Amino acid sequence: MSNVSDRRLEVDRVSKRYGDTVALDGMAFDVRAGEIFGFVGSNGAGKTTTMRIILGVLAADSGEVRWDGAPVTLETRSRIGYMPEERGLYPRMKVGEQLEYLARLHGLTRADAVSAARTWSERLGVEARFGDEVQKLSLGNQQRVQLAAALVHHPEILVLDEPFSGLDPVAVDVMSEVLREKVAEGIPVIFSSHQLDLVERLCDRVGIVRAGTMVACDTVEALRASGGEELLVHAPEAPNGWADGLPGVSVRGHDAGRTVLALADGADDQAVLAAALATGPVREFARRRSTLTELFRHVVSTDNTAAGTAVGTTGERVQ
Ligand SMILES: Nc1ncnc2c1ncn2[C@@H]1O[C@H](COP(=O)(O)OP(=O)(O)OP(=O)(O)O)[C@@H](O)[C@H]1O
Repeated sequence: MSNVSDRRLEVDRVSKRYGDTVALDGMAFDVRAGEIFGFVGSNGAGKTTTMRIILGVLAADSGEVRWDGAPVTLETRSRIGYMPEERGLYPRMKVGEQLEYLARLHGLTRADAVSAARTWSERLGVEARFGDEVQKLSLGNQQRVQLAAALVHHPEILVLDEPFSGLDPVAVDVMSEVLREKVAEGIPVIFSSHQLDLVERLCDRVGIVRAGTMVACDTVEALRASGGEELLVHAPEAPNGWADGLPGVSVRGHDAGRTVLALADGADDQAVLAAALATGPVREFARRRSTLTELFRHVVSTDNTAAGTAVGTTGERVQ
């Protein structure tokens, strides 16, 4: 076994078909101990399928998942904390009983299970509902319990399928804090999300999936840098086409005096400013990098014809 901080979860060229649908096509990435990895992609891109294969609830057609250099086994899987997209709580069981039961199922003693169930319900703000049936809780509170269920057996790895969907901002903060804490303990955390602002804020690295394949995978900063630099120019009197022909500059959009320009490496922004000033006053002139959302839209819409269904659109849930 390697040093704890060197451990990694590796998804190595995993492929999976459902009949004629290619769900995963050589999916490959790794998540390191002590890092939060954001898994993003359009609806149907293959995130849930990948997570199910990591968990072993679904078998890959080819490829391998490894933890700390060795293929993931049933025993390893029992040490993963998993939050499935379809959620998996027993609606009629009480919150506390459910958490204790799940902890016992993972091998905790009765006393440890009771204590862990209490600790995590308090930590996630559902201790007041400890004696209530899960089905009587609001969806957001059920989701808090679901995260508690993923954590209650002291997992070594966390795999969370859309843990933030439908949560109020306070719950988002609580959950983010818990994930940061787990990562600080040296646990690798992978979660999928369509909330890209959250992913941008929380993740050490991000993987963008399209049609069952990883198409971009890096730190948020590096991904944004790869989108190049843009210039936003607000020159209210500038006519359409004012920036055409400026060297190294291409126009990405022009609306009501606001123009977004892409700059090639080494392009002279002062020449752009001079051209803008020649049209009249300039109210705003700013260089900026693409946001993760802009980059995402660009990456997932580059090729819509690849395998899989429902890929190539940014999906309504992308914010
Ligand atoms: N049980 C199944 N039977 C047939 N096709 C399936 C099944 N599960 C998933 N698929 C297909 O596999 C592909 C990948 O789906 P998956 O659920 O992994 O995507 P996802 O990225 O999690 O999407 P979303 O963001 O909508 O949750 C899609 O084309 C989907 O229609």
